[in-house]
Amino acid sequence: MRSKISVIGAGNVGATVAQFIALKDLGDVYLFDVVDGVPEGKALDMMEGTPHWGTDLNIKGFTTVDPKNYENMKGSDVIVITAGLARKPGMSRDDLLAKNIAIIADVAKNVKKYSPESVIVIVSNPADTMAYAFQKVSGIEPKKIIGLGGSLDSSRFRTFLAMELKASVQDVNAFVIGGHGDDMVPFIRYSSVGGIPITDLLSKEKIDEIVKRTRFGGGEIVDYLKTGSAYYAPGIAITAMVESIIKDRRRMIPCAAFVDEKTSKHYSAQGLFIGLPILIGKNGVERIFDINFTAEEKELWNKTVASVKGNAEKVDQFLTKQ
Ligand SMILES: NC(=O)C1=CN([C@@H]2O[C@H](COP(=O)(O)OP(=O)(O)OC[C@H]3O[C@@H](n4cnc5c(N)ncnc54)[C@H](O)[C@@H]3O)[C@@H](O)[C@H]2O)C=CC1
Ligand SMILES: O=C([O-])CC(=O)C(=O)O
Repeated sequence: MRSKISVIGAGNVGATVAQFIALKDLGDVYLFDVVDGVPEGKALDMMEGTPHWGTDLNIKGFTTVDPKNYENMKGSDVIVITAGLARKPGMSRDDLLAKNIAIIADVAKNVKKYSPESVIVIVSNPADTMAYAFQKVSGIEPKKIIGLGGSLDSSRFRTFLAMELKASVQDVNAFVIGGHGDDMVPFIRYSSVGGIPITDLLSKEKIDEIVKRTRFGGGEIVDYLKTGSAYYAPGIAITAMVESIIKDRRRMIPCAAFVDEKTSKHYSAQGLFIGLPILIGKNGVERIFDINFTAEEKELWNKTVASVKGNAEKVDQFLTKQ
């Protein structure tokens, strides 16, 4: 049987993910958006390209002006949530929190109602915080919820390292953990090119420059585009996560996962969703790897945890007022 992937929000990121899923023939795509006509039109437009793509999948669009249309997400293997506002120059991702939380709460109620068994990928920003809010409102098992961050941030980190070394990006192994914000932690000590540590290949100044560029990689694109934020790299970063879920590949893709009591013994972030080195498979988060931090890494880690925790407290306040 074909897999079913629902994408909520048919804007730049949602439509790009839908295309990439179709190109990779991962399953049928169901697009949802609150704007009448947009999901239907984009889905039909993509569907009409399938003869050239060589795929027999179905791509369907539904407006959620009538929330009953959310019923069409029933039985989804994966639901990707991209609904919400994107930032503009001068804004941080956290500036989106107040507006996007209301949207995520609404989507969460509908997912709970129609497809609570699905694995959920949260993209709307700030993504760690929206994953936290989504879990609180939907009550869905936390390990089935994964927030985008590290998949994209690591992709940017690897790209910048490859560009600097003029090496194939295929041979660059590097990842980013922590919150998907300015305090994210590109993990230098485990970054290598064909197994050679980057600290043997690049000066400290150069590495610091690349780390900084990675941290502000989203903002760099916002400053270029001016009208919104990145969607091609996010689109493929999400598609890699969806593929690992659908095909149960158990790829190590760092992303925001729930920190339970046991995981918190290592990561000191109990109850939060934050970027960790995780294996992604058919059940969502299949495993979390522990990293033994040095004192310097621990300091960076504590800083990103504090930012994510501050945002989670804002979600708690919002939800108590509901
Ligand atoms: N976590 C990450 O790494 C990334 C997160 N993002 C975030 O993803 C979100 C979407 O970004 P874009 O697609 O570029 O924005 P966009 O503005 O192009 O699309 C957002 C879509 O959401 C729809 N929408 C708004 N409220 C809705 C609701 N209640 N129900 C259904 N649909 C609704 C809008 O009509 C619009 O079509 C933003 O919050 C952005 O910050 C974007 C890139 C990467
Ligand atoms: O920068 C943004 O607002 C969108 C995003 O999360 C990214 O591209 O990393």
